[in-house]
Amino acid sequence: MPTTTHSGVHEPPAAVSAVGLRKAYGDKTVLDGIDLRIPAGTVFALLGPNGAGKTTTVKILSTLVTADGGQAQVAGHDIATSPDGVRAAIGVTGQFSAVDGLITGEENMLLMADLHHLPKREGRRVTAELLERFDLTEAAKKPAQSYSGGMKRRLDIAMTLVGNPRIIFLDEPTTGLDPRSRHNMWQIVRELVADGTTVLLTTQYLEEADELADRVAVLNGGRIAAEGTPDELKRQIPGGHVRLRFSDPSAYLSAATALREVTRDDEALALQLPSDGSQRELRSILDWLDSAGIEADELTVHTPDLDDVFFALTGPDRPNQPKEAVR
Ligand SMILES: Nc1ncnc2c1ncn2[C@@H]1O[C@H](COP(=O)(O)OP(=O)(O)OP(=O)(O)O)[C@@H](O)[C@H]1O
Repeated sequence: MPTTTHSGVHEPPAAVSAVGLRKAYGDKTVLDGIDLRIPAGTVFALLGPNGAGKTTTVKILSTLVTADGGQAQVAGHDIATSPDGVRAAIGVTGQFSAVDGLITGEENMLLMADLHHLPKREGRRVTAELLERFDLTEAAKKPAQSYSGGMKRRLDIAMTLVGNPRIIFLDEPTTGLDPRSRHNMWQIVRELVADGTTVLLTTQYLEEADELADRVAVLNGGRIAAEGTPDELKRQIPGGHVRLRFSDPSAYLSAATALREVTRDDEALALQLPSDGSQRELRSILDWLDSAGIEADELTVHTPDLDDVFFALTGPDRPNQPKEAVR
């Protein structure tokens, strides 16, 4: 993919790039031509409703499933011709967790160290260090099935890090976690990226994408409906408005009659005007209210958030929407 910016300066190398990825199960198209470019050392969020194809994308990029069409490189290795190179460079955690519940957290870690052919002493050192880092030292000798959801996810990530991967795929890392565990997981992701790791995460949570991701792709019905930084996405869609609230019904009614292009909320005595929230627009609204002698009791500015983006792009009447995504 081209990597030259307007100024002619080269962008950082892509840790993951994909062009035209396609996948169908039977006559059901799951991925319908996915393009991705994830610069090294960044967090990229694949956001989408149930059944959008997020896990399928991660499985293809991690060589667990083969694509029917398209190409992808991960850490410079082609997923089709060099799957071993890809596997050596990545760590995958998430819905298909590697944690064995019957053995202890420590044993899970040591098993991973064996799989990576670490010498025994080195395996024990790395295990102790990672268990400590993920706050699992106390629980190390207990069977993993006794761990809470948050502890299992932390163990899963710790196991992934035994191989020292430069690229990590996190498939819905915080689904089902309580708010504290979710925030812990976010902190873990931030620390990984601060160390130079590239993270591709899938999520159904807009807040998570907004918190963590440098770039977000909204996947819907097997296609990328939009891609950009969270701020770019928010700017792309309408949803910004100014809300005026009145306590005096007659002031409300005269404002509602005088203002065109407003949405009325007669119960709350509130009017909503489309606005990009810019200083210029706000000033003109205020000037107009003054000149019309209208005084609102409350004025609030709403700028679009990722929720607006998500709903605008993944609604049930969007094209290519699979039935599953409408549940
Ligand atoms: N092995 C398979 N055989 C048949 N259909 C499959 C298979 N794997 C996935 N699918 C279908 O592909 C579609 C996309 O699934 P995928 O798991 O990639 O979605 P997702 O975006 O990760 O959703 P979720 O958020 O629910 O995990 C779904 O309709 C799913 O039923």
